[in-house]
Amino acid sequence: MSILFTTLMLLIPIFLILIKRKRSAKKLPPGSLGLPIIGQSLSLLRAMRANTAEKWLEKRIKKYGPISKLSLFGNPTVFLHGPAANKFIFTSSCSIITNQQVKSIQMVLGDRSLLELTGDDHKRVRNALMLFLRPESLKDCVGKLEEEIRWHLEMHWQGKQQVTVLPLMKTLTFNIISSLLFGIQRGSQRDKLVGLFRQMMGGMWSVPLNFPFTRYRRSLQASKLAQNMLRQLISEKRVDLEQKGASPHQDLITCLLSIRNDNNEEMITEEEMVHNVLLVMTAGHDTSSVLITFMLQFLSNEPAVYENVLQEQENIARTKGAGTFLTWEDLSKMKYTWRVAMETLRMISPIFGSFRKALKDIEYGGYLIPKGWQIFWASPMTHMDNNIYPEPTKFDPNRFENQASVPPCSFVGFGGGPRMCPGIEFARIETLITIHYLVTRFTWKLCADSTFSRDPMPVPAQGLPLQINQKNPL
Ligand code: HEM
Repeated sequence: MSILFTTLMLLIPIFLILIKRKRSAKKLPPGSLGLPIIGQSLSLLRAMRANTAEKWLEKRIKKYGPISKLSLFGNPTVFLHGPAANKFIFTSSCSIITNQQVKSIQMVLGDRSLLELTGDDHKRVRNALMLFLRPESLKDCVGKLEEEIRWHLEMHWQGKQQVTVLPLMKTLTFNIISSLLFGIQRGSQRDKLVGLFRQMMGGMWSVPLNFPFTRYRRSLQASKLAQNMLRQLISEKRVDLEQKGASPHQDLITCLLSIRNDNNEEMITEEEMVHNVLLVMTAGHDTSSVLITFMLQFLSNEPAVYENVLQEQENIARTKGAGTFLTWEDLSKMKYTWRVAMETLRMISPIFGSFRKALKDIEYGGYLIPKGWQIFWASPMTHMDNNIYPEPTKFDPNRFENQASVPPCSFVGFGGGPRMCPGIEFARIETLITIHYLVTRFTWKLCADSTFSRDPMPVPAQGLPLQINQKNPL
């Protein structure tokens, strides 16, 4: 026994040396990790604010090629570029690559949101959300969504000479999500939740210093209060469902509460409901508001594109009687307008990129991505690739006329694979209806230049102020 033990003790170091040798035989990607902790984070954030992040990445790719190492937000990172790399990141098994969230964001959004879940748990919660976010379910929401948009225009656009688009679109998309997904109608409860959300999101991306009076501390406090409100709302909806015969399809929360296992127990825990409501609010309202805002900017700068959109929307408006709502069929006719949205997302993606984490040593493209390192993908580099999109700086919605001609993993505005955005259809509906009303009811002129910065979402100069005029009804 003791001989066996001694032999084992002698062999272990030899094994460790062999494993280390094997690992170092694979090269780390080129590039530098920069200064400890800081790495290249400040330089990238600065470039994002100055809207030169694409150039920043381009310089890297020219210097090191499509695979390089750097250090971002305190973690050693491998940056991968190109459709093949996107496919590798989006479709690799979750036992090799997992989602990687910054800890400070996890503290705000909770540890049971989709961003934190992996494997079967991710599939279970995502499938539950998709039950409500799939087109078949959303079809019934078109009228309710349109009502929110009409009310918003009456309150904030009609009778005005100038508006600032980005903050207004944030209010609109927040109200749409509150009403459609969470059944929170206009009133003091919604206003309170809006306030908490603004506070929560205002500090979510700030320096994570959890001290009194910091933005991050206020964000955490707001998240806690919002979570309490949501728990109360979930209890009320549970009673509505169990005792008052509410429909499971009423909103996302009733839908989640209605999913039961064989023992008639809820399949989504209350923690998962609360954390995913926070995530959907955050992921859903900022992104869509940015898309609609930049669509208006492109429509101002591209008169031919504007004419095509106007014609498509007026043709639909002419078939409607005064006061009648748009239908699902009307939305399916807005093909050109959706191409404009896709081209807007290609040129100014709300999500610049995101992170994953290597769960094992991975060999990719001849290099080693060590276990525990971050993997970073960025959409603008793919979207501005001359080989995929000729004349990439030209705004041309017709690129998306034949979707099948876009090579796989070359349009990544909504990500890809099992973590692809589950809110695409929701975003499509709210964008199309909002643009329908804006182009058929108003004309506008830009009051600022067309520059933007990233924070980390794109923000147009001065929030995109427009001088507006109301049109006569068709
Ligand atoms: C123009 C609008 C939108 C854009 C551009 C967008 C973009 C994205 C992207 C790129 C991802 C993947 C991130 C990654 O792979 O790391 C994502 C994920 C996600 N999006 Fe969206 N999104 C939009 C609207 C929405 C809406 C309206 C909702 C909700 C109703 C939503 C909910 C989510 C959720 C929950 C995830 C996480 C999915 C998962 O991890 O499985 N998004 N989105």
